[in-house]
Amino acid sequence: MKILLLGYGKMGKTIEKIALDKGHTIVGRIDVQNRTDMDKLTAGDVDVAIEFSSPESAYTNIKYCLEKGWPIVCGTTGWLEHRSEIEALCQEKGGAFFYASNYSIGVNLFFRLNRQLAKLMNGQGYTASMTEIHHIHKLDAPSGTAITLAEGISAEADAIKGWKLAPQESEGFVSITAERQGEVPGTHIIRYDSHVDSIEISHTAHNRQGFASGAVVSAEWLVGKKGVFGMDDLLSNLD
Ligand SMILES: NC(=O)C1=CN([C@@H]2O[C@H](COP(=O)(O)OP(=O)(O)OC[C@H]3O[C@@H](n4cnc5c(N)ncnc54)[C@H](OP(=O)(O)O)[C@@H]3O)[C@@H](O)[C@H]2O)C=CC1
Ligand SMILES: O=C(O)C1=N[C@H](C(=O)O)C[C@H](O)C1
Repeated sequence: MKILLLGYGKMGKTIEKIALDKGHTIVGRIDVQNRTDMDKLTAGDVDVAIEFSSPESAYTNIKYCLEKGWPIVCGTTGWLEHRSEIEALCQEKGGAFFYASNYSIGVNLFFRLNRQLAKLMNGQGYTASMTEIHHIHKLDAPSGTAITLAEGISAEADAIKGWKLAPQESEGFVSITAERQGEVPGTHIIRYDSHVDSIEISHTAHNRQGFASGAVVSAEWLVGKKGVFGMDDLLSNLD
């Protein structure tokens, strides 16, 4: 598979290594300095683009790929106010777009555990809160994964309307505390508190391999398809 890497930072480099080990070819490594290199590539030069850049650049990058006719797997977080526009463009162009706030299989199992726990806790008198911990370079807060987890809780809990970033007032919402520490790859902790006890579940990434390998598998899966997809489509055999 001919892969274009859009964003060649911590994730782009980890993805490159996994993709090369699997026998794929990297046809471009795009960062801020060499964006115009993409203009030289034609539809046939790229089988799939994998986009892990920054919240400010993701929208333009995805649009660029859809207009070129390149299937695109995006992992960048913090740009989702444009999501419906991108999905409409993908349908209009007959393209292929895959998005996940987290590509790790472990986190996607954790998403399911989170929803099951939220269903069990519904109406039991507990307050739900979350802490996400990431490296100090992270640009967005809360993390995309924390937002997906909070959306999972709201979908199952009658009294929860969404999320608020701490220390905002959070009555009726999941309060998310975003901590930035050293080089932490990504930790998410969900907690339910009552006046008698607490229940906690957590996911801790030890490195970026799980995110990167999930992105490469998603790219392999996307090639040849048309439409808007996410991890539930890829992992539907887990149901
Ligand atoms: N969905 C998931 O599973 C995961 C998502 N992420 C998300 O992926 C994104 C990237 O993370 P990470 O690799 O750690 O970040 P880095 O900061 O290490 O890398 C970002 C890269 O994007 C490049 N970039 C910035 N702007 C542009 C642009 N306009 N066009 C092309 N490239 C650009 C940067 O270039 P330069 O170096 O020149 O500034 C850099 O190479 C973040 O949003 C993060 O939250 C991270 C891990 C997992
Ligand atoms: O920026 C990161 O590093 C990560 N970002 C994603 C997010 O915002 O959820 C996924 C992972 O937690 C690492």
